[in-house]
Amino acid sequence: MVMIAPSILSADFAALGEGVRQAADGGADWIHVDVMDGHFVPNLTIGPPVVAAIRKVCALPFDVHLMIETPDKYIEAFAAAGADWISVHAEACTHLQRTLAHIRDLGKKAGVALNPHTPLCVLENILDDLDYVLLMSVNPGFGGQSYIPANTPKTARLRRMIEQSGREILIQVDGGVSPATIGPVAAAGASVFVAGSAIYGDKDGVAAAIAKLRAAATA
Ligand SMILES: O=C(CO)[C@H](O)[C@H](O)COP(=O)(O)O
Ligand SMILES: [Fe+2]
Repeated sequence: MVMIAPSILSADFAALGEGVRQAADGGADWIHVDVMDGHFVPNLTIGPPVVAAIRKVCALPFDVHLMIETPDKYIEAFAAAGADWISVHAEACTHLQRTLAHIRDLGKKAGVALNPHTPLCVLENILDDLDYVLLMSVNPGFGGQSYIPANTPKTARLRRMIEQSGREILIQVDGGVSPATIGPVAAAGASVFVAGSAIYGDKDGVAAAIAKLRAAATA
């Protein structure tokens, strides 16, 4: 299974709704929304009112990646704004199990995002609380960075961990995903691929870029 989640971080912010529409019309499976607070990461992006506005553009699942220091304060607002999948960073959560349970209590799918340096062992005791794991393949904060190759064996180790547990947990990879990098990480066991610059920066357009990623992932 290959699912493509365009990151609207690389879309034209002056026409964000149009960027979402292009992704939906172009064959995207999810819409990935990067929320940054200027503390957890050195960048600022968007909040719940913007999610609520662009949510109206299409019916695809909205995947909200919270790169913020105090996610507990904002989870309800993002859920109310229309997020379907919500990921929080393990590095930002003191009571991670409680935070994930809160997301599920709101009827949403719960994910944990891990920075490139964060080991998989932080997931060991929370597998029951997870719908997906977001492996960052760049240091979060900006689009357009290069894929960190160590993420590929990390993905394979996570796949084994999930298989051994007998659970259904999706692996999402985010950062530097392009037709040149997606193949090995798909083979390693990821199934949801976030791509920003490779989709919105493709000279052939959003639909062609999504098709290229899908073809490269399954080649
Ligand atoms: O979470 C993110 C950055 O922190 C983005 O989702 C990610 O970087 C996508 O951009 P690109 O595909 O251009 O690397
Ligand atoms: Fe992201």
